[in-house]
Amino acid sequence: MDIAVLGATGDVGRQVCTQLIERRVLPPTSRLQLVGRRGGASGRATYGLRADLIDAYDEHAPLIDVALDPADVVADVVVVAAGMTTPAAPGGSIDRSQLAAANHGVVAEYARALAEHGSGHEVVVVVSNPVELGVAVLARELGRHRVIGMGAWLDTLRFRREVAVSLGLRRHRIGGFVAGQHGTDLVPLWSTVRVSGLDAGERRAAVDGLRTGRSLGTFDAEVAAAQRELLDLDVASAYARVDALPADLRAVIRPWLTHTSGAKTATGTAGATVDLLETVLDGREIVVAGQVQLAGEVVVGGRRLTGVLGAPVVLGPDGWTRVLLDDLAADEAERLLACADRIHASLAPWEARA
Ligand SMILES: NC(=O)c1ccc[n+]([C@@H]2O[C@H](COP(=O)([O-])OP(=O)(O)OC[C@H]3O[C@@H](n4cnc5c(N)ncnc54)[C@H](O)[C@@H]3O)[C@@H](O)[C@H]2O)c1
Repeated sequence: MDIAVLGATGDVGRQVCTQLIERRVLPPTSRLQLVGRRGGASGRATYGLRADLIDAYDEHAPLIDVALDPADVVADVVVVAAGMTTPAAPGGSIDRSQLAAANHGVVAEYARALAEHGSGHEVVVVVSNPVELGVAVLARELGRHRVIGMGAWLDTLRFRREVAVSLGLRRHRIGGFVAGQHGTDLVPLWSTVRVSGLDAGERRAAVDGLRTGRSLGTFDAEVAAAQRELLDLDVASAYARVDALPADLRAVIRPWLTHTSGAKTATGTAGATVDLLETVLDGREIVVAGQVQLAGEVVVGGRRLTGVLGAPVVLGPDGWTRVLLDDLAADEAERLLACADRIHASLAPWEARA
């Protein structure tokens, strides 16, 4: 299996390439295609990145080549990590509609090229933000089951880690998923949390202890209040303050602080992306979470969901198959429906465009 990384020289793209090789997800007989933009700074740097990766990993590196034209992208799995991101500085933010305006053209160009020149079987993992827009654009061109956004898996890993920290455990002992929109509009599905070694009663007690009576009805207000408070603190005090927040809020606020600290979240983002790539390449079907284009196959709160939404899905070598959103708690269903509406509204201006 071969992998192409669009935006390979960016912070996330470079980490994806490095981790793919470090974690030996790609054997030496596979091909890693580094995709940059002809004429842009990434055009020259893509050749340099190829040389640097071979320098570092010659013993077990896959075959590495460079493509600078969307028509030349050839791979079984394509990672979309090209495009602009929000400024990585305190208070530095552009809203998602500005990010959409900047990145729609980039994603649409590759979507058209893959539809025209691709094999018809590529699986595409979308990293570029807004993830939901990337999924919508690519799913329309390639078919919805071949396209998955990795934001919900990253949010899921963050949520599991924060739950694990609160329980004094390591992340691998925690199950459970995050749904919704990537970023501050996520939906932590507390009802899906599992803790290895605990039976149902013990788990309920543990989860109730972590939630301390809070419901998701106040989540947005809590996120906004935490962000306001942290902006007034120096970064060390801000991280200390984050540690005192409830686990689900920490899953949102800690990465936000990390991005605005200037460090960005490239390593964690790439780690979650490579998890999904490993799953696709593995050949087995595994439940992950991802942003996918729904077509009415799931009913939440009596409503058939359509449009892009982050959800637990079964992912395999040909893309995602089933969505698993059964038996949500009332506050989860309510927040998920509101979130679906917000995504729908944010994507509406782009629906008519190619
Ligand atoms: N989904 C997530 O969880 C998540 C997390 C972090 C970042 N992101 C998103 O991933 C994207 C990349 O983030 P980053 O921090 O690596 O940004 P970055 O600015 O470091 O890198 C972006 C790269 O894309 C390249 N690029 C731009 N247009 C291109 C084109 N047409 N063809 C090929 N390459 C092109 C740039 O040259 C640059 O190398 C952003 O949209 C960001 O918001 C998503």
